[in-house]
This record gives sequence, C-alpha cells and structure tokens, in this order.
Amino acid sequence: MTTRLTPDEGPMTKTRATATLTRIPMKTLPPLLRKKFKAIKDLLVYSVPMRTRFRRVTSRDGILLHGKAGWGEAAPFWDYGPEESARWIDAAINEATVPIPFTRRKSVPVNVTVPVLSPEAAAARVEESHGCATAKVKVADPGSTLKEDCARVEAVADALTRTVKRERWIRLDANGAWDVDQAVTAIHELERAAGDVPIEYVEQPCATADELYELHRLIDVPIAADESIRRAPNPVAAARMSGAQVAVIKIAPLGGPERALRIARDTGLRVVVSSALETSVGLAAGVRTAAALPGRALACGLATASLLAADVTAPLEVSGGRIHVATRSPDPKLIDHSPVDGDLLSKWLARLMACAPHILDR
Ligand SMILES: O=C(O)CCC(=O)c1ccccc1C(=O)O
Ligand SMILES: [Mg+2]
Repeated sequence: MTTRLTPDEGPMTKTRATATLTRIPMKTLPPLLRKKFKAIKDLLVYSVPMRTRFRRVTSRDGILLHGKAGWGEAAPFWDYGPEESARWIDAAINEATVPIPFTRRKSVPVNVTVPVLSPEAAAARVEESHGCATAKVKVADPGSTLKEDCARVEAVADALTRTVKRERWIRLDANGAWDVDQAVTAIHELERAAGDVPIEYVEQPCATADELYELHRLIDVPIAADESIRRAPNPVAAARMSGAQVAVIKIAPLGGPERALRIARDTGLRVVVSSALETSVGLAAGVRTAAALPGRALACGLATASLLAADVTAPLEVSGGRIHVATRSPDPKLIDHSPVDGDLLSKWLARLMACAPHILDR
C-alpha cells in the first residue's frame, strides 16, 4: 500500500495513516450525472487525513475522475456551494479529458507552505522541505495573534538562512483577514520579524479588490491576489482591479488547466500556480500546468503533499526545492481496499447531484 509514515509518526509508533478510496460504478449514477460525465470512464471518492490542520480542516476528501487524458481531481471544501463546487468538477473533467498542451520545463520551483504552527514546528517544516528557498507563511489566522505570527516568521527566516545558501524569500498569506490599516501595521512588523529575508509578496492581505487597491499605494511589499481571483465571476477583471502584481492561480477553482492558463495569460501579472490541498493526482496536474507557463517561473505553491498524512498514489516529492513534471494515477491496490465511510460517500453522491446542473456540458 502506498501509505507513508510521517516523520513524527516514525516506525516506533505503529500508526499508519491510510487513504480510503471507493469506486462509484458509472452505471449507478443518475442520468443527468452520466450525461455530464460522459467522457469519464471511472469515478472514485477518496478521503485522506491531514498531518497538520490547515484552513480549519483536518482531513481532505474529493473525487478522482479517469478519462482519455488520465486522472483529474476535484476536492472543493465543504463550505463551497454547488455552483462554486461545479467549477472544481469542471477542472477534474478537463484534467481527465484534455492533455495539458506543452511543457516548457522539466521541473518547477516550489515554496514550502507553513501553516499556523509553533515557531519550532514552523522551522522544522522549512528544514524538512528538501531545499525550498521560498517559504509561504500563513498569518492573521483567527487562532493566532500578530505577535505569534511575527515569532513564526522570525523562526522561518532563521531556518531559511541556516538551510538555504542561495537567495531566499518569505511570502505571507493573510487569507483576506486584515482591513487596510491592520494590513499596513502587520506587514511592517512582519517585515521586521523576517530580518534579512525579504518579503516577496503578501497574499490576499485584505478581502476585497478595493481594499487591495488602496493598500497597494501604502506599502512597498508587492501584493498577490488569491481569493479575489479564484472566487470572482470574472477572475481577470478582478486581478486587474486589485492593483496586485502577482496572480495566484489555483487550477481547481478556476475550472481546470486550460481555463487557468488562459486567465494567467490575460491577467498580464506574474503568476504563482498553487494547490488547493489536493492529493498528488491533482498536484501533478498543477505541476504540468505550471510547466506550461511562459516566462520565468515563480515558486509554485504545490508542495502540499507533505501536509497530508497519506496519499492515493506515490506522493509528489520535492528535491532541490523543485518538483518534477509528472502524472499520477490512484494506486489500484487502494481502490475498495479500505473503503470510504458510508456517510461521506452519501454526502458526495448528494453533492454531485446538486452540482450536476452547474457542470459544463462538453
Ligand atoms: O500556496 C501554497 O503554498 C499552498 C496552498 C494554499 O496555501 C492553500 C491551499 C488551500 C486553500 C487555500 C490556500 C491559500 O493559498 O490560501
Ligand atoms: Mg492564499
């Protein structure tokens, strides 16, 4: 089985996190879903525990779709309604049916993602990141104060300085939590906490495009737009209006690699392809998308397999701060071996039905 021992679980404790994976036979689907999934040959529901709580979730679940171009993944968070979740399913269909056209590079640089952790644990994540020169640190979480954020950033900066000999960077991600005044204060303090390590950008410091625009005239640190792009009806207009210099491109909420690449191009901004905490099946599609982007690649937020305690396939690994372009299929030995909890399976069937009217016809 391709379960993985996590460093803190070691061989001493016998706890092995496992991915559960269940096939839903296509012929058992209601007619509308069968129509929307007509290019899909295989449908799986998975669930995997996380190693670290992230975005208030402790386990991830989603669907895996198989089509003529391979496997795709959709794992919309449960606070997303049917219409928004349908974009993620469009993305999985796109990944499964349309090959990502062209690879401009064999590997892409990635950042290590640092959740809300103690300074010691945050430093350890950087040290165990396999050479990432860029660390993205979550800040402004409801469960942490600015003082704690500063301590985490300082610990991350020290860890980068100890472990990386080339240029190093810190990115901050506030997930829209600050108002403009709070952002100005917090960013100054966090910059000070990072010491010699420059802040490359701050991701979604405020929630709205208007606030981002106001803020970008008050600070020198570049701004990256994430939620304002991925949750907007018109992502390109939203990116342009925000005054951001960097566009965070998440292929799942944007409807898949094809649409994400078009949005990336049309924003005219520098692009960071980032994950939505998928398994390595979805992450591999993200890496292929990032490898298709023109221009010098910024470090991608795709090194999140290590936030999961198990995976549905061989995890995408980081080496020298980069991930190689790859494809991934769910491990056939896992399918129906330890099945997904019945309640979760029913929840997914109901969700797919609710999403069905919003899934694009193709
Ligand atoms: O960008 C990364 O480093 C990892 C991905 C990430 O942070 C993320 C993952 C899931 C949901 C939201 C976010 C986010 O960027 O806010
Ligand atoms: Mg973000």
